[in-house]
Order: sequence, then structure tokens, then C-alpha cells
Amino acid sequence: MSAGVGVDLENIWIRFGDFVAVRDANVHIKGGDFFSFLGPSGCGKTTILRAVSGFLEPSEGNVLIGGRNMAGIGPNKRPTALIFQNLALFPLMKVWENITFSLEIKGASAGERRKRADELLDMIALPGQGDKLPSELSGGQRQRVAIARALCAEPDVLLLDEPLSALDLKLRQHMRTELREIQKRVGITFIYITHDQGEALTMSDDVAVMRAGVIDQIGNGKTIYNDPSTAFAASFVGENNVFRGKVSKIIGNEALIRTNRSGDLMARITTANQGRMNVGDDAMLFIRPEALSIAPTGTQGDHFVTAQVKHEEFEGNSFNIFCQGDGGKELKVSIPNLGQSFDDHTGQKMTLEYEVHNAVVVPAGELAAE
Ligand SMILES: Nc1ncnc2c1ncn2[C@@H]1O[C@H](COP(=O)(O)OP(=O)(O)OP(=O)(O)O)[C@@H](O)[C@H]1O
Repeated sequence: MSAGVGVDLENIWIRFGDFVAVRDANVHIKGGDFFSFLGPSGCGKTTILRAVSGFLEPSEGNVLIGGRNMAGIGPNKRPTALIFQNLALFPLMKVWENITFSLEIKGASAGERRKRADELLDMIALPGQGDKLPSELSGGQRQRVAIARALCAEPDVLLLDEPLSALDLKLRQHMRTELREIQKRVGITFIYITHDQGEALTMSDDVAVMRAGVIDQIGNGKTIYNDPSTAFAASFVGENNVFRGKVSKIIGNEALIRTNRSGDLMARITTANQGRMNVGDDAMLFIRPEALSIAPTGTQGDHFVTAQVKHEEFEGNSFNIFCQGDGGKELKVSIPNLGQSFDDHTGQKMTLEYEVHNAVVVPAGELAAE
């Protein structure tokens, strides 16, 4: 199996009539990486995957696989394999026959096929399960068989279209680890599409955050979470509290925001926006629930927020406090449960504190839908 083949999307535009499904996408995926496209339903993820697999030609721009331009090369001739949410294993074929179906078409002998199936069953951590029928496996095991079947064709790039979305939550979380381990063992490039930020962050080397046909940001999980480029990326990935306002002062890489309802708040301008924000600009300031803590009542300053507590809940690993927030949105505070006593604050006015480097400012923009 050849490893480490990169994929490049160069100025890709995809139009369906007047509708622009993908707008000027530029992505460099390193060979051997696990790369995810993350975004809400309808943002163009599947459309990009179809352009990589060759089921669709971009209206403009180039898809390069291993540096080779794929223009005019059909899906069967590309070094890619595609796995869908609907696995479509053959129900009456044994697991090993399912896995080696592509070899049977090429006329390989039963002995050869069985040997290859056993290698792949080891690879997906299902040794000795080749003689079962798909119906005798769990959902997660069937998922792994589908991956083995795709890998049997020796693709350079495996394309996965929301392959875990039909599984229940526990299995989905377990399969994240499994998938990542299989990818590392095989060493080929995986391109994964999902609307689930937990999946994207836990499995990927790099993530592209997509919104309405546009790629807002590309980076590793930590960068996307801690240093978002846009209001959409900040609000789509993880939970975040938003404060709206205008830039009133810029000091180095920090900005003071005159918020609509919470006074003046200081925060870090994210990397992509440094040097690009000016006094008077409409801005959005984001603070994660875990970055807020309870301060002595009445403390004031540019990193304190006053809020009225609406209700509280205990989530096991954290106490969550929900307040009347800025901008019509609820404000959430998450206090880790370290065994401390925790009074009910419902109805009280509370002062909340954050460290300036844990709050970020980006230009005002579209937020992700709840
Ligand atoms: N063949 C087509 N003709 C017209 N419009 C299309 C076609 N294929 C996709 N679209 C539109 O392009 C947009 C992007 O679709 P796409 O399937 O790529 O979204 P997605 O991000 O994969 O969504 P989901 O997570 O729901 O699968 C959608 O608005 C969709 O309606």
C-alpha cells in the first residue's frame, strides 16, 4: 500500500446553475494526514468530497492527488476509495468475501483473497472473524469491515463521508479512537467529513471549518478551538459565550471592546485578525464557559462581567451556571467539580471573571445556528 500521498485543492469553485456550493476553496492536505472538513448541513462538505473522488468535476480550479492533476480522470481511475454512512456490505457474503470483493472482480484466487482478508482483519482488530456474516457483527465491527473493504483496493486516499453518523453515541465515540488507530497503522491519507466537532477535533491532524461553501479556517484542533479566525468558527466549534460591541482601543494584540450590555471588556485579537482590526469596528468577543469563574460580588474592571443567574445544573464533571447573557443569548459558566461545596445562586446577581488571554476578539460576523 503506498503511503503519504497529498491532496491539493486549488481555487475550487463548484456551481449548480446559479447556486455556488463551493467558493474558491484552497486546501493543502499533507500525505498521511487525517484531515477533516467540518461544517453544518448543506455547507458543501460532500460536494468537495465528490470533487476529490471524481464523481463531480469542479466548475473552476484543480484537484491534485500526489501532485497529479485529476482533471478528466474518472472515479474508477483515481487512487481514492469512498466510504459512506450507508455501508452497503453484501448481507449474504461472509466478512472475508465482503472485504476482498474488489480482488474477486480482478480474478484473484480464493487462497490469495483469504490471505489478504486475514491481513486486513488483523489491521482492523477483528482477527478470526472472516467467516461470520455481516449480520453477526456489531454496528462498529461492520463499520470496520467496510473500512477494510475500501482498503483492500489499495487506495492512496480514503474518503469518509460521515461514516459514524448512523451509530449510537457510545459506539461513535469508541469508533473515533478505532478509526484514528487504523489510519495510523495504514499510514495513508484520510479525508473525513463531519458536522460533529468532537469527531473532527479528536481524530484529525488538521480541520477545515466550512460555512456556506466557504472555508473559514484551516488548522489543528487546538488552533481552531483556541484561536478562531471568524465569529462562525468561534461559535460552531465548542460552546462559546458571545458579546457584541465596537473596538474602543487597541493595545498590541489586545482590544478593548465597548459591549452593548456588559461594559468595556478586554480580549486577545486572534492571530488571523491581528493588524486587521481598527478602533470603531464592529466586533464580537467570545469567552468559553470554562474560562469564566466566580469573582467577589461587585468587583469591576475590563475582565469582569456581571450577570443574573437564571438556573444551574450539575453535570457530574462540572457545575453549569446559566445567566441572562449579552446579545439576547444565554451566558454559560462551567465550574469544574473538584469536590467543593456549591451553593445555589439562582436569582442572584453574580460577578464573573476571566483571564484576558482566554477571551478572543474577531470582526463581527455570522454566528453558527444553535
Ligand atoms: N447536484 C446538485 N444540484 C444542485 N444543488 C446541489 C447538488 N448537490 C448539492 N447541492 C447543494 O449544494 C449545497 C451543499 O451540499 P452538500 O451535500 O455538499 O452539503 P453537506 O455540507 O455535505 O451537507 P450534509 O452534512 O447535510 O450532507 C447544498 O445546498 C445542496 O443543496
